[in-house]
Order: sequence, then structure tokens, then C-alpha cells
Amino acid sequence: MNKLEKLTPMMKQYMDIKKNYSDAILLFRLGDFYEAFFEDAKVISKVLNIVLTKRQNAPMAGIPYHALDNYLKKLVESGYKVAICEQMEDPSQAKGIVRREVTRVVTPGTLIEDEMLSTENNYLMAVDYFDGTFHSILVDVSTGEVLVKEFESLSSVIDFLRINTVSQVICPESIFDDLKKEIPNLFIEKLNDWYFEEAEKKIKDTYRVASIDHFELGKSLRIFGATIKYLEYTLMVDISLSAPKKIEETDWMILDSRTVENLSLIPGERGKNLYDILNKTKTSMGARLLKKWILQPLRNFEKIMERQKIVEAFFNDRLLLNEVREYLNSIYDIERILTRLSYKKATPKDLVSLRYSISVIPNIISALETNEKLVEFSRKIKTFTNVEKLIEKAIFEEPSNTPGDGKVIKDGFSIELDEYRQLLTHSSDKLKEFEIKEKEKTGIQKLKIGYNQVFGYYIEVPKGQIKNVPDYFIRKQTLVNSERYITPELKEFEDKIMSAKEKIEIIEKKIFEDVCQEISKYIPEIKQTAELIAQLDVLTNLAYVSSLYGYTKPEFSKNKFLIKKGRHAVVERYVSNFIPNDTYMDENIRMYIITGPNMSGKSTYIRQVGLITLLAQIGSFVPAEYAVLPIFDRIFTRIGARDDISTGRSTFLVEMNEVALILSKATKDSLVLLDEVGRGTSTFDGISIAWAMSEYLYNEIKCKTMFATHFTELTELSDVYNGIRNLTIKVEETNNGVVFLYEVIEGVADKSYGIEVAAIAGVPGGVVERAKEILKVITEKSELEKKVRVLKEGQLKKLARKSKISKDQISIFEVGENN
Ligand SMILES: Nc1ncnc2c1ncn2[C@@H]1O[C@H](COP(=O)(O)OP(=O)(O)OP(=O)(O)O)[C@@H](O)[C@H]1O
Repeated sequence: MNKLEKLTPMMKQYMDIKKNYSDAILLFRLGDFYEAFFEDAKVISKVLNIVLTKRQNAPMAGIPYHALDNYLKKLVESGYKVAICEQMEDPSQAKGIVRREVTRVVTPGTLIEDEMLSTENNYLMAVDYFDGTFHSILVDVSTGEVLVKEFESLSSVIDFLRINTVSQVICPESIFDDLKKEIPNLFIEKLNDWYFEEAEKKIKDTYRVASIDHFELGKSLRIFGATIKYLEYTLMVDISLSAPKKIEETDWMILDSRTVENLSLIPGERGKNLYDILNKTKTSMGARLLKKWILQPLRNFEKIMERQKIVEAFFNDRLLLNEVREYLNSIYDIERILTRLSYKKATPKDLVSLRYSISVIPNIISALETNEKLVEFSRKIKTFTNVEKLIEKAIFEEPSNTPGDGKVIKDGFSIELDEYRQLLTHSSDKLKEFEIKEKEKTGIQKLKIGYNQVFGYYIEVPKGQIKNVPDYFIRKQTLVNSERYITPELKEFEDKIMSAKEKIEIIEKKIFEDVCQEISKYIPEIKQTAELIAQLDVLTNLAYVSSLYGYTKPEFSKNKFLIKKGRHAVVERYVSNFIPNDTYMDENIRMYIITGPNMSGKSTYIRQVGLITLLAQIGSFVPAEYAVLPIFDRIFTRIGARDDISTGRSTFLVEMNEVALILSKATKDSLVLLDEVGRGTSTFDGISIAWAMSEYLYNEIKCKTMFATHFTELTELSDVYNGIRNLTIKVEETNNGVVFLYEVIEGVADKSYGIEVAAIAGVPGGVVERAKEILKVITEKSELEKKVRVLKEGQLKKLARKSKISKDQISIFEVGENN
């Protein structure tokens, strides 16, 4: 006999279903529990810390049905895929074994349940390699957003994954191993060939359109079709998505993951970050959008101005700003409510939240109309009075979350429903009267009416009073201390109550579905307005923080780069007295070498320049007294030394990889911020690399560069090239040690004060004194400075002439020489 034949029909049913979901944990609904068996049981008992028991010798662990979401969240967060198998019929009505089916496969990237999501975006990224390019689709199922993006290399895919909130990747088998190796901690699943078949048809069916040419999917079509199939496989309903948007690199400033981390743009390992400082948005939709804007500053002047004008209008009209932000306060996460509506998972409370949210839209519009600079924006926002009215009429102010229990649909919305509800209340009153009457009739004072699933309504009589029970009481159950009875009259009540309850359940569910269905017709339009509300939230937020933190409106110029009294947006919030500093660059002055002691504020200074340009390009005001800025295509950063343990690359190799990236990708419109290059190797190698790199950036690429370094030798570059200048940071030597003044001035650091900083940091006095002695000896012996001078005087000239240098470079070179 084979093993399965020995199993009970229920276990056989389990095994049959599990066969199709072997890569997931199967939660099998059994009465009031979801049970897992065999290996699944062992896993969930460990992950969820619940008891592992046995059923017919099979390991089993179960979770109560009402606590599913909590447990699911834990399982998915721990990296498991979970298939939920439901009972498809009422067990009391079922003939034979209850029919069961999997109704949902839950994975980290396909969540729509509010309790399982944070307010952040939750992206599923589908990646395909096709015709030499990586094509990807990013979907946030919870908001319906779809983005299309191409990558030239695997490393750029990985880089993108590092800075975006992608919780799951799906890909064809051909690239699975490569991706898995690079992102071992991310949930990643391979798609077999079937997913890629008939992609175009799948997309057309999903969007209910005859042609998808306007989506301009190109070679991303295959992976988009596969993504939709995967979503259908997990959500098991028709998929509802917004139209795909292409992410074109030319629209946005490119920020690689290193730069995002080095400038501490979003929450991450470094703690204090720009997003947290700026985020005072009023809605979850706004908070998500703000993060996107920070990660994708604009490059198009008109688009930047469009945002800046709105920020300025609010900045100059604080009363209006406060009024609009007050309205935004009462707006819920409409995007997610709409998604749940389209997946038929919206709750009555969702509808009430939607109603409150859309009810303030007319106020927002009238407020915006009072300012002529905001009228154009206000015209794009639509009102949805009919939707608001419908919800107001149909749904209780504080409904229960279970349509069918009679506490969702308002009185007066359906005559039929009201009648049954009255009948129910009436019968309940009658039941109470019946209890009193029976007490009087029988003299059993402790008699009470109760209810259970098996017998329905019953009369309970304590054992001591059984002798008074009349003949028409029919005994149904004996308990330790009491007996339970029914009577024909009680049964009659029960029938009435039960049929009223059943009817209420059917009618209320149907009305709720109809209301949802009616509202669903407006989803695309409401979605557009929700997007505008999110934008409004971010724009008012920028105006608000700009006034709160004393930012000013930046101007843009093709050639000039001037920051007067600039501040570091994050550091200034944490130090008591932040010292502002200026920055000036133009077509000629393109590079600064910044030397100064440790802890003097070099990194803060160069990062503040990066943050100011970034803020300006997202449309915000900036932390400076005055700023005229060019529009940069990209900010590059190379900051600090560190290993990349995950890929086994040494500090120096990581550093050189970053240098290589900058040298190959930077353009004349880029801003390059360098903090320590060449520290990971010997001093001579380090200086040589840093020198050669600076020359290349200055002569060949002609980008704007700020280079903070401890190699004072590099300051000699300014003698060779007129457009390279030196900056240092003021320190004062007092009897009690060095005092950092954080003031950036022209010049070169005369000392590095490393030993003084060591003393401040608490290195023992003996060690500090010995270090001073050693420094004296080696400084005297150092040949380095002499050698660099030789380089400056002779060899550089030769080198520069050998390399292909254009006329203007030679002139700069010669100006430098004459200096
Ligand atoms: N302009 C400023 N005004 C006030 N405090 C500042 C300023 N700049 C920096 N600081 C303070 O000095 C600290 C050190 O600054 P920063 O890390 O920029 O120094 P650094 O010169 O780059 O140091 P190292 O060479 O050791 O990397 C900052 O954390 C901040 O507290």
C-alpha cells in the first residue's frame, strides 16, 4: 500500500494541494485554525515561536484564524513565501470533505494588506536580460505604480536595488544565479519560460486596451507580461495597475548608491539623514513621494522651476501654507485604499477614510485659488462629491469591518435591510420577555437563555432547580452543574432570529459590494488626484521646512556656482552653532583642494555643497544666504575608506572601483566630491594616483570638483593650474590645545593636527608625546615635498603636452605656469 492511501481524506487533500506549492509554506484552514504540517510545521513553529504538535503522526503547528495577518507578517519578513488555503464552503453544509483551495500566495513584494505594510513603497522588481540589456519592471502592488527601467550592466541593477525599497526580485532562470550571488539576502524567485509567453496579450487584457504601443515598452514587454502573470499567481484576482512610466536617465540627476549613502540622503546605516530632516509631510503618499524626489532630483530647468514656483508661492503665503497643510492632515493613504478597492479587499473603514479624504478636496481647491500662482495647479485637482455622498449615505460613521454583521450599512439606505434589522431587534426583545415569562411560570429564578453553535438557543437550569422543570421543556444537554432545554416557542424565536441574521448577512454584503463596485468606476480619476495631493503635500512640506530652517530660493545659471553662507542641511540641525561657509566656482575655477586637520569640518563642507545642489534640483529652497547654481547631471562622491566585506574587495580596491566609475562616467556637468583618495595604499602611490586623477578631472572632464585630502602635497596643483584652488579650515592654537573654527578660507593647512586630535580623543599622554617626537624626526627626513616640487617644475609640463590637451587647457596650464 502506498503511503498516501493510508492517509485520511483530509490529509490526502492537504497533500494534493501542497504538491502545487512545494516552494511555499502551506497554511491549511481547519475550522478556527490555519494548520501547517510536516516540514512547514517545523519551520513555522520555530519562526513564530508556537507549539509543534502532531496529527496522525505528522508534525503539525497551527495559528488561530483571526491572528493570521500578524503571523503572516512575521513569516514573510523572515523570507518565506506563504500559500493560504481556505475552506471554500461552510463546513456545516459540506457533503463529505470540505472543499479547500489556495486563495492567495503571499510574498514580500506582493503585499496589499495594510497591516503588513509600512507607509513606504514596497517594490517588486522583475529583471530580465535580453539582447545585451537588463530590462526591469518595478511594481508597487499596494499603490498600483509601475516603473520601467533599463540597465546596461548587472552592477547597475544591483546599485539600484541598494537604494530603493525593493523587497523582492523575480527573474528568468538564466540570470537567477548571478543575481542571487549579488543579493543573497533579498527574496528572489525564478520564473520559468511559461511566464514569458504571450506577454503582449497579457498586458492588453490587464489594461483592457486593444493596443499597447503608447506604453513604449520596447524590449521590456516580455518581462512586463511575466510580472503580471506572477502577480496573478500570487494575488489570484485580476490585476489592477497604473500605466507604466519609463524612468529615463536624462530626466533625472543620477545618484548611485554610494552617493546616496555618502550624502546620507535617506534612512540607512548612518542614522541622521536628509529625508528625516525634511520629512514633515502630512500624508503617507507625500512621505513616499518626498523620498522619491530626494533620490531623483530633476535635471530639466523648466521642471525644476515648476516646482520651485509653487514652493515659493507657499513660502510667501504662510497663512495659506498652514491652511493647506491642515487640510492635508485629514487625508488618508488614498492610493492604497484604491488598490484594495480594485482587488475587492477594501474594508468599510477604508470607505469612510476615503470619504473623509475626498471631502476636504474642495477646501483645498478653494484655498489654492486664492493665490494666483497656485490657480493652475488647483485646476488639475478634481472633486468627487458623488463618491463622498454615496459613502456618506451608505456607510455608518464608525462601521464594523465585517460587512454582513449588520453594522456597516447605514439605516435608511435599504428598506429591506432595515426591516430585517428591526425584526432582529424585535426578536431579541421578545426573547428577553420570554425569559422573564418562563421564570415567572416555572418559579425557576436562576433560569437563563443561552446560545451555542450546536443547539442554538437553549434554556439553562441549575441542577438544584431541576425538580421545577415543566413538561414542555425538552432536555438537550447535561452539564456538571446544569441542564439545558429547548421549547417549541424558543425554537420559533430562533428560526426568526436566524433567518433575519442570514438575510442581513446576505443583503449587507451585497450592498457593500455594490457600493464598492460603484466607487471603483472612479479609481483612475481619484488616483490622478491622489498623485496631485501627494505632490501638494511634498511642495507645501518643502515650503514649510524652508521657512522653518531659514532656507532661501536658489537661482540657476549655466556658468556660475556661488553659494553664500551655505550650511549642511543635516549637520546644522545637530550642532549648536553651525558656521556657514561660501563656495565659488565658474568655468575656470573648477577644482578645490581642501586641506585641514582631522575633525575640522572638511567632509561637512564638501557634503554641504552636494546637498545644496541636490535640494535646489528637487525644487526646494536651500540652506544658504544666497545661491546661484548650475544644473548638475550627476553628483559623484568618493568618501572615506571602507571594505566591502560582502564581495570580498579590499579597501583599496573598493576605492579604485569608485575612482574608475567617476573617471569613466563624469561629464563637464557633473559635481565630483572626493574625500580622501589614495589613502588605502602607500603614500607615494596614493599621492600619485590622487594627483593624476585630479589632473584628468580638471583637464579632460572639466567637471566641478571638491577634493578634501590629508595629502598637503596635492595643494601644489594650484601652482600648475590656475583653475585649481586651495582651501583650508581655520583652527586656533591655544594653550589648551587646538580649537576648530570651522571657517573655510583660501590657503593650505600648515599642520595636520592629527596628534592634537588624538589627544582630544583620549589617547594617553605618553603616546601623544612620543608621537610628537617621531613626527619631528620623520618630517625632517621627508623627501616627499622636494620630489613633488620637482614634479611641479619640470615633468608636469612634459606630461601635459604629451596628452591630448585642447587649446584652452594649454592656456590654463600656461596661466598656471606664469603664476
Ligand atoms: N561648519 C561647521 N560648523 C559647526 N560645526 C561643524 C561644522 N563643520 C563640521 N562641524 C563639526 O565637526 C565635526 C567633524 O566634521 P567633519 O567630519 O566634516 O571633519 P573632517 O575634517 O572631515 O574630519 P576627518 O578629516 O577626520 O574626516 C562634525 O561632525 C560637526 O560636529
